[in-house]
Amino acid sequence: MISTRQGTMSTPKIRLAGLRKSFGSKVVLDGVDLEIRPGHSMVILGGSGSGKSVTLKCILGLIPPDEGLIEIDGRDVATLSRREREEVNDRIGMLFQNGALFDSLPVWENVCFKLLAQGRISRRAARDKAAEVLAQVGLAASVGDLSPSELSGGMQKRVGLARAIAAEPDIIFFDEPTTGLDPIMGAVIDGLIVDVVKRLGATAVSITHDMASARRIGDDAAMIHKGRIIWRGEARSLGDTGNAMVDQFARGEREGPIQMELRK
Ligand SMILES: Nc1ncnc2c1ncn2[C@@H]1O[C@H](COP(=O)(O)OP(=O)(O)OP(=O)(O)O)[C@@H](O)[C@H]1O
Repeated sequence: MISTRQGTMSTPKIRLAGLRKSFGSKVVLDGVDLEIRPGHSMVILGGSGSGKSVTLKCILGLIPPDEGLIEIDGRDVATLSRREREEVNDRIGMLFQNGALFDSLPVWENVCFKLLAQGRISRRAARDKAAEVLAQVGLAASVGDLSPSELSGGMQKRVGLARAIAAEPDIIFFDEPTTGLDPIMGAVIDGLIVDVVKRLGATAVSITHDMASARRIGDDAAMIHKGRIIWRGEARSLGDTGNAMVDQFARGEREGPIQMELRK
């Protein structure tokens, strides 16, 4: 588990209050309240279509919520200028579900993409930086010269992870980090996630359907259901929380309070 660095009394790294979002007549977020503690790792669970990705996109500023408050480091993001918002996003790293690597660029350019695009690093320095970050995720510097299409799924995840941490963010989002990997590679990636998050002292927010992964990478967990957070607790308790909905979900049981309608 990722160790805690700060007490519970500190300002939440991320705070969501009364977040609402509808698409047409479809209510997706129906008053999401959630606090994510600095230096902690939060795992968000929920069925398909329950609003997990929409929640992340709202935090990233990619989708404007209809109502509600989003605070990062105690600042209401709605009050930030465009430049201030960009500065906040520069402090956020993201590991995308599908890797989202650019096949037209070698691995090293993918890893340092943001730093290069923002002119924060020369191409020569980026090669060295990529080698350094690739080593942190267990890849040889020579991988930097390959195309992403030449890599296995596990290696692509590692490269995606390297890219997420290259700018040393203080918040990292992980979108289904183990999806598509075999269980052993999934455990390896989880181990790397725990290591890099701890090393950076970052706050992590992960979406996953993989309960073993959730227990490994999470300090805290929250479950979203019908657009609201219905439970919050320790990730290690998943499957044995005493909340019938969470336990049904965590154990993958067909029968239980979560109705089949959600899986249509
Ligand atoms: N831009 C959009 N326009 C219209 N509907 C959207 C948009 N983005 C998301 N939705 C809808 O919002 C709902 C929640 O989507 P979201 O992607 O957050 O689900 P999720 O919990 O991440 O699901 P999964 O686990 O399957 O990825 C879905 O019904 C989806 O179709």
